[in-house]
Amino acid sequence: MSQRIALIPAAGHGSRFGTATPKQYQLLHGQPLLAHTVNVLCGCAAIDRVVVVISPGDEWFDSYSWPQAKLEVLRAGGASRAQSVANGLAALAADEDDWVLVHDAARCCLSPDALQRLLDEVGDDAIGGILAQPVADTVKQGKVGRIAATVPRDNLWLAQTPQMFRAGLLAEALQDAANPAITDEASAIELLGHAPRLVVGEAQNFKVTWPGDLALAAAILAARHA
Ligand SMILES: Nc1ccn([C@@H]2O[C@H](COP(=O)(O)OP(=O)(O)OP(=O)(O)O)[C@@H](O)[C@H]2O)c(=O)n1
Ligand SMILES: C[C@](O)(CO)[C@H](O)COP(=O)(O)O
Repeated sequence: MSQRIALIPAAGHGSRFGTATPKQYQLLHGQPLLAHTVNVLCGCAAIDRVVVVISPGDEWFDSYSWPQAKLEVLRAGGASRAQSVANGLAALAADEDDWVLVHDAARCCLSPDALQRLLDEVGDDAIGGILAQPVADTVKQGKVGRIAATVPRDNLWLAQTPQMFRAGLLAEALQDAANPAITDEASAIELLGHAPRLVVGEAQNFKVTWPGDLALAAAILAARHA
């Protein structure tokens, strides 16, 4: 019976967030942001293992207690997100048919409903799939300060995570993890010529990236647990 393993890349430095303490360790309602992400994935009965990939030099993780029985930690972070995921995948000792759900530590507001929707809609799909948000705004292209063009938004989606693929296919796709074109797992799978499923995500499942994002995440989590 294949397992479902959540792999959480959490080895980034958060340069756009701009704090000495990386954003995944910024406190939200008294817990590090990463703990909220871990809680959602550990709380899903359909997920068998939750593996966090942190930087080899991470000096924050051990400052907190992580009581979740299914949680594992790997000090295997790499120079890029793709390389952190590839390193973590290599250390998982997963079977080829196991499902690997890669989820950004920085997406701490993922809801159980959206996670379950991904699991249900991907099911046993031959390729796998991702949560994504259809573009609802007009899309402009250009450098800061001046519009260069308006980009047609038909069939445009903003990729989210989790992104779920069989361990064997994902390992094959991430052999090229150093390719700068690989910014998510789906792009690596697409380079193999496959078309992952698109599953509608949710605006709340945004990625904490900029300083102002922390207050938004706090508000979402407060409303969810009110
Ligand atoms: N070498 C890296 C870079 C990123 N990540 C993780 O990948 C997720 C999404 O990446 P991003 O939001 O870009 O995080 P950072 O790389 O930390 O941010 P920045 O690009 O602003 O430095 C985050 O949970 C981050 O911790 C990782 O595990 N290893
Ligand atoms: C994986 C991802 O969250 C999908 O949108 C995104 O590609 C991560 O980008 P980042 O620059 O590594 O945050």
